[in-house]
Amino acid sequence: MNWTIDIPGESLPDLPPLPSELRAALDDALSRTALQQPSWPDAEYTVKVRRLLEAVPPVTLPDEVDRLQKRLGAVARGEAFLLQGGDCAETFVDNTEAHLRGTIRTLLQMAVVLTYSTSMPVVKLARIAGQYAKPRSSDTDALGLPSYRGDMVNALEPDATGRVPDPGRMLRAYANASAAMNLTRAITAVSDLRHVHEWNKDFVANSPAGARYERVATDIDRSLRFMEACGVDDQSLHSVDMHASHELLVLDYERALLRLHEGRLYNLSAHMQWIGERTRQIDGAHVRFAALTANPTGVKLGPTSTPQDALDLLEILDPHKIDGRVCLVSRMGNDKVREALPPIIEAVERSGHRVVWQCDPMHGNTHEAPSGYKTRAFDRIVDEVKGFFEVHRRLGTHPGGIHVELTGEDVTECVGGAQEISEDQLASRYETACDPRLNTQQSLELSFLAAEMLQTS
Ligand SMILES: O=C[C@H](O)[C@H](O)COP(=O)(O)O
Ligand SMILES: C=C(OP(=O)(O)O)C(=O)O
Repeated sequence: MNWTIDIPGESLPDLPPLPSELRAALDDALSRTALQQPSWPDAEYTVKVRRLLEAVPPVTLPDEVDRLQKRLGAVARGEAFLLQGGDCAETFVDNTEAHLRGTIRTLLQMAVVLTYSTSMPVVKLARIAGQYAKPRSSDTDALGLPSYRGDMVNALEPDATGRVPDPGRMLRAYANASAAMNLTRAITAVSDLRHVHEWNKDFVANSPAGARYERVATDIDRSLRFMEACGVDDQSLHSVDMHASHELLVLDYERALLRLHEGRLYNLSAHMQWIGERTRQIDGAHVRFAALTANPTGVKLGPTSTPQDALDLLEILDPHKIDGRVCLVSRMGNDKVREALPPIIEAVERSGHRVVWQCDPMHGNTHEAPSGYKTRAFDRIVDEVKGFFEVHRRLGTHPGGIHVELTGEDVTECVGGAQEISEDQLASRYETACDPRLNTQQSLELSFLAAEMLQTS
């Protein structure tokens, strides 16, 4: 499908210029090497798309970004826990009420379990409303076609024409992101803690491993009834805040959603942005771009990351040492996290930067099944989280949160878990546009297991 629409040059408004210092810094950031960018075929049209997006209402608001920043500060100080999750790659076709509700509901269910087990506020951050671009290991796929780079860039269908990057897709990505954010706000404004807990009770009743989690569920039940009996009827029991995040990747999209507010530059395509393992070069465009924004920023750290990498990144991204401004997201693999993470934590702690330490147990644990499907083993995912908690317990630091690729649908993409999904079953509901996600049951199981680990640590 061709997403190109006519954008007459004269319809584009003149926007207020950025203050000259900021303009120069942004120009400098954007002039640097940016890896993983689409080769848009039509530069002139790409500029028109950008200019159109520069004038649209933002997806998020500066006050919301600031609120999230404060909450992440609490996580960095060990006073809260961060739960981040959602699709590996959102798609236009799945931008439906049912799909979004599924993701939100799963995150809320996980959050209840984690709130109870940590006795801390859980900051809820979805990979939603903009996770439309993917970095790839190779420029071509198994068929020799240009790789799929997310719906913001090209088509998932293996077709040579559809795989040509289309800048018009950035407009559709914006429209979908805005609609998704709108629905997320509406759903979470009326999300009642008791309903969320009822869903968890259903999970415990129906999961093959339910008996194991019954105690935590019963304890939560008792706490809720106690609060009710005491007449606690706080607004926070009847609505929640869900923030939106995605990978800061396609710079033509991200720069078009920058907005100046009270002298600060905000990336209002999301509340929180993260820089991926493949684009976190210290002198690269992504790091320098993120440094100019007021948004909290995550950076993925793979198994070969060094303490010096982390320190260099923090010097650029967190020069004023703001609590929780940066989330360092380790994604090292269950077999490496116990050795590779401690020296990084020690160096960062010595530096005086207070970061959010987050574990992404997905990206270091991917393998290919004999059938050719990319998959991840539930046990390895759990083990990486366990290793992450162990390391922090040993060092006396706060394991700030987890970052998980998940869906609220009953897919078969990761193997194992209480449902014992086997490699032979992957084909039955393998629906991800890129990497394998935990399904609802596996996600809840992970939160109950993490709860157990946190209670014994
Ligand atoms: O989600 C992360 C990356 O985009 C993904 O792991 C890349 O997958 P690939 O190695 O198949 O390109
Ligand atoms: C691309 C991602 O991760 P990483 O950069 O860690 O590979 C991701 O989280 O979607």
